[in-house]
Amino acid sequence: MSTVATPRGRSSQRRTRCKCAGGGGGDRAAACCFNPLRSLFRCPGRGRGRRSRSRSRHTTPSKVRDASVAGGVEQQSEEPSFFVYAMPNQGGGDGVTADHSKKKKKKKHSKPRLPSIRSCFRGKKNKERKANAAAVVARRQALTPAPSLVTHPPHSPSTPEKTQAATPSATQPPSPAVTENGRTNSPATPNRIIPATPRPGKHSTSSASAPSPFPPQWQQPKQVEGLEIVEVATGERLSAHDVGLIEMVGSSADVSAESSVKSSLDYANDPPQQLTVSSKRKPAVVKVTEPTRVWLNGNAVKGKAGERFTGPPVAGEADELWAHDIACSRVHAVMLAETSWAKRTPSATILMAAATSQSFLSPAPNPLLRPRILPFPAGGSVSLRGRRPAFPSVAAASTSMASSESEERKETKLWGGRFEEGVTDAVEGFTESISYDWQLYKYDIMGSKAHASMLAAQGLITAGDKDIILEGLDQIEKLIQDGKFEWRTDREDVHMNIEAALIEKVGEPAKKLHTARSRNDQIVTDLRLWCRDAIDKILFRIKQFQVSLVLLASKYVDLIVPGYTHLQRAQPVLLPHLLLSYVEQLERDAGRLVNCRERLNFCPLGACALAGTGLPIDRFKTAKDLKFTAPMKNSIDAVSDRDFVLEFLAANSIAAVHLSRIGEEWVLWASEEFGFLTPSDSVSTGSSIMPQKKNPDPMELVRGKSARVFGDLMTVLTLCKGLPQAYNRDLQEDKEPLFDSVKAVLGMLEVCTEFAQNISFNSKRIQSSLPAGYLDATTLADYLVKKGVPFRTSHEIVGRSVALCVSKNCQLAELGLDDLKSVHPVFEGDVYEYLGVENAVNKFISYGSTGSEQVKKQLEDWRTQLGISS
Ligand SMILES: N/C(=N\CCC[C@H](N)C(=O)O)N[C@@H](CC(=O)O)C(=O)O
Repeated sequence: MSTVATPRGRSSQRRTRCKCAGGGGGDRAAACCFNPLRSLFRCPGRGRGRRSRSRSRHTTPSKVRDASVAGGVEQQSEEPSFFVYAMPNQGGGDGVTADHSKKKKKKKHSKPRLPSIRSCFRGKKNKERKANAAAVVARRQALTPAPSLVTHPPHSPSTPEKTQAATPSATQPPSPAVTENGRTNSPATPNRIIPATPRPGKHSTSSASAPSPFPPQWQQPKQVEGLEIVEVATGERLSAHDVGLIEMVGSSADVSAESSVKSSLDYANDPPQQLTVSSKRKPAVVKVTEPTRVWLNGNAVKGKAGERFTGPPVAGEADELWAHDIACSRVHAVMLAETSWAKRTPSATILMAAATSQSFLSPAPNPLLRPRILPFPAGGSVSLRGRRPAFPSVAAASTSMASSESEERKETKLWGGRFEEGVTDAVEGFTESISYDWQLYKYDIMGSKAHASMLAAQGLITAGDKDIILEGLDQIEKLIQDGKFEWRTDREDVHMNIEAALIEKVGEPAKKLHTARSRNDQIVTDLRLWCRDAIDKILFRIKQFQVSLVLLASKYVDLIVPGYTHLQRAQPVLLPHLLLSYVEQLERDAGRLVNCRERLNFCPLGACALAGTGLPIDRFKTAKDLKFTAPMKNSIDAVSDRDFVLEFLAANSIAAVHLSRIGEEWVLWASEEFGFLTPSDSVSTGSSIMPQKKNPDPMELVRGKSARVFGDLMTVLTLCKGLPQAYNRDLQEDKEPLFDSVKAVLGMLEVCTEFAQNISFNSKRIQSSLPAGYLDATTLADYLVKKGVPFRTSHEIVGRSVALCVSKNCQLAELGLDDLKSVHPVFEGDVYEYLGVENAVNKFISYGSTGSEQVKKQLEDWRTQLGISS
């Protein structure tokens, strides 16, 4: 059965008024005036009469009303501007749309619809004439997979014969819907995070059981597979070409049109709650029967004059680039198919037709593009930051708990005694952290074990209870590692998930674990332990990169390269000297991390909420068991501060600066212009269009990822700056940037290492480039200084010598002694021992310089320090 839809979109999109004559004067005109597609499509406020007459073969507005009624929809008094249909993106469903397009094309468009779009633009100049020239039909690709959809609207103007009865069982949204905070709340979420469960109390928000307190237009719509917007007056749907044109126009010519398409996407991804769908694959349309309200530019536009609604913005999957990418490909394919060349060339036509075929238009969803499930990171590695949380996928197929099951379960929170009702789904989704802090599980369990042992040692729990707790925690850890643990968002975070699971598993003894402990000291203990390990991992990767650099340096001991300042040729340097300069920088990066690790390695556990406890705990024991240096001295400080996170992120940021600079240098050197290094294919990528290209993407991304590392630091700095002392929930936000930064830096180091292992320096090219730039000029100045000439004077003399070379188009070493003497008589025959890059390099003798002896020594030192055997 059909029900009323509540379209929604984004707020605060750009919206301008239609300049149609009807502008706000009548109901239809009002709808038009807030229709951002107005520049493309007929303004109902103006062209209605004519259109209705001229297209009377299509469903009339009254028929559409009938259709809605037939679908069980309570009718609004106003005619709809558009209908929105959802379409499947799999299999047969597409056939409907493809057929439809074909049919339409046959019937009405011997030529593609470009002329009608052109007429839309002409319509800007001549609205009266063009007001009834275009229909609004927007269709978007399915954004998430679903086994099947859907139904066709009863009395659909285009394909009424395909109408299907609604199947209530199929009314579930096909895929995870994303809420405003970016968390998925769909029951279909295919992972082990169990979504919000209905709770007792008046805020229970199960859509099935309790009506939303919001008026329909503000309710969170669910997700559908795709959509069509059908102009009611004509019943016309959009062909692929229409969509393309809308998008092209929207992106290049008409911002409002673009955003309207985006609004449509929002709608597609956050469809009305009461969509009617059937389990049949064909025909593939979901009817949305909110006839007078259309979400445009993030605003619900009511058909009724001037009545508008602005709902909260929605983060839908349509915001994800892959959906837009598919749409753009579709536009492009259609454009290709319609070129006159394609039409004249049978093979091209076939190719293009294939490109625009339904499988292309509605590709099977690629599971890799579904970011909600990420592989469970083995060994406690970190996951993506994000609005899209990294959920453990953990054997979802075998053990996943159906969300419907979980919805039936009602659990009192661990703090349930004080509360009469549960939080709303929105609050639960907004406040949970389990979607990312599950990564702390190993440390949380470690802390709990140390705590339980301490409680037992202090006689606060029995040895038997301790053993049961430890055994239970071991089992839970195993479950997590095996991907069999059920993470629940209604248990908020890693602490409560594990504690609640432990209580479920071992009963009463587990209820004693939280004695003399709070989540405030627990989380910061977990975090310090996590940081400690993360630092160790980064230190290891730094060392790997250093080793690679030293090995590279050892391979090119004698290779002289131009040294640059201001990116202008300056002086010759030995390549190993340059490579070892990176090694030195990395060593300081490591040093900062080591210092940070030392400073953070103090134990907050036992600080409890903020004030400590009146129970006789032994914080020294816990600290020792967890391999902390000592317990933190001040319990308020222990739970308050995240300076260790900041320090870590700052150290990461500085390391990222260094890595980014290496990235930049190697990207430059790999360019045709420099041609100094060649990355192997294994660390290069190609171009989708330019067959000859080989891009050093990994190093570009090393440079690029530094940006997010800096951003992570900035996030936590900003997070912490305004907090009053002791724990504040804001601090929960420290984790994602922390995880993100560590992940990025680890990745950067890994890729740099691999790049270093897979590049070769082009000695010939480098050597042939050396004569340019008078790299030996400064050495010549040193020669004159050795001859007793004051440096300023020698600088002047060499400057004139270079000018002479420029006039003669030669190198300094190519000047005859007479030439040099003509500049200054101080030059003698020994001057040639200083000229030329080899001579110049050999003259460097200062400590740490690029002189061969110095570099050899540096290299040896590093090999020893890094344990590289000869
Ligand atoms: N809610 C709370 N701490 C939550 C800490 C864990 C949180 N997921 C985080 O990551 O910071 N503090 C309570 C005490 C508690 O829940 O243990 C309070 O101070 O009132």
